[in-house]
Amino acid sequence: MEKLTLIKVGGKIVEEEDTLRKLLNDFSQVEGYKVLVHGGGRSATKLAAQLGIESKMVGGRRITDAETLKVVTMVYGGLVNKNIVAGLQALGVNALGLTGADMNLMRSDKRPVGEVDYGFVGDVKEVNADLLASLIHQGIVPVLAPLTHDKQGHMLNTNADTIAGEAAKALAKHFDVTLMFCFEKKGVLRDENDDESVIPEIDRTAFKLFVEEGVIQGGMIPKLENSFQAIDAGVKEVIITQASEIHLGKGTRVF
Ligand SMILES: Nc1ncnc2c1ncn2[C@@H]1O[C@H](COP(=O)(O)OP(=O)(O)O)[C@@H](O)[C@H]1O
Ligand SMILES: CC(=O)N[C@@H](CCC(=O)OP(=O)(O)O)C(=O)O
Repeated sequence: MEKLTLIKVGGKIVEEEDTLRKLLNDFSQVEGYKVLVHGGGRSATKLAAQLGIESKMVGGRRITDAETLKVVTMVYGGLVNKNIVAGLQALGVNALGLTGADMNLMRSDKRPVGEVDYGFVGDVKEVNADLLASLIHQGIVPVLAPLTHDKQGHMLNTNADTIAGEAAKALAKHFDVTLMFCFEKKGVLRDENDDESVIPEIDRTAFKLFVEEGVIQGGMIPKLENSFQAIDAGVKEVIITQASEIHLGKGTRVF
């Protein structure tokens, strides 16, 4: 099978013009088939605050009420996605920005209300990998926003790490997929404040221990859970690394 690199870039990188430009430059140089998935949580929080809407996160997920859903649709599906697409086009990459509603790419169900009511947050149920693969084979580079739809006319907010994991799993039927989560740190760290403490490899057993010890917490937990699910579903390689090091083969390998 042919190789495909799927890169997920998080909110801190996309929020800042310099780091985003550098990432897009590095991404444009990745050889072969590729897909970019972006977050933008920080930009949504900022715009929401400007509009007087308070942001609430539980377990790394945004509580998305009706007003917040409007904000995230504008920010992820509009501003962030189109800035990235324009940036990639300027670098000669034929990028196409998509939410899960476009081409019915990702259908989700609104998360049932349990202990927490997440509001308009979608759990992915179906990914249209065949259509995505056919675009990729035509030389198009999809840029996926963290939004899905319920196919009944509603957009739903979905964590960008989940979008990356689900897209990687679905594309594993068509390609040998390498999934890279890029963020501002050098990888999964033993000590969050020490960039030299990168854990080079991590499996489920080590993950559980690190969570118990409090070494791994917050947004890193869903990132790793998505990584293990991707490996189980046939994704060849999952790497968690610094955005500025996507070419260097550094960071943490998940297996
Ligand atoms: N052991 C760890 N190593 C690195 N980061 C960690 C660790 N434990 C928790 N984190 C936190 O996880 C965050 C990354 O998750 P998140 O904010 O969801 O990423 P993203 O920028 O991709 O959206 C880091 O900014 C860091 O604060
Ligand atoms: C449901 C949910 O939590 N959605 C996320 C989607 C954006 C995201 O994941 O952005 P980062 O990768 O920058 O964190 C949110 O609204 O924050």
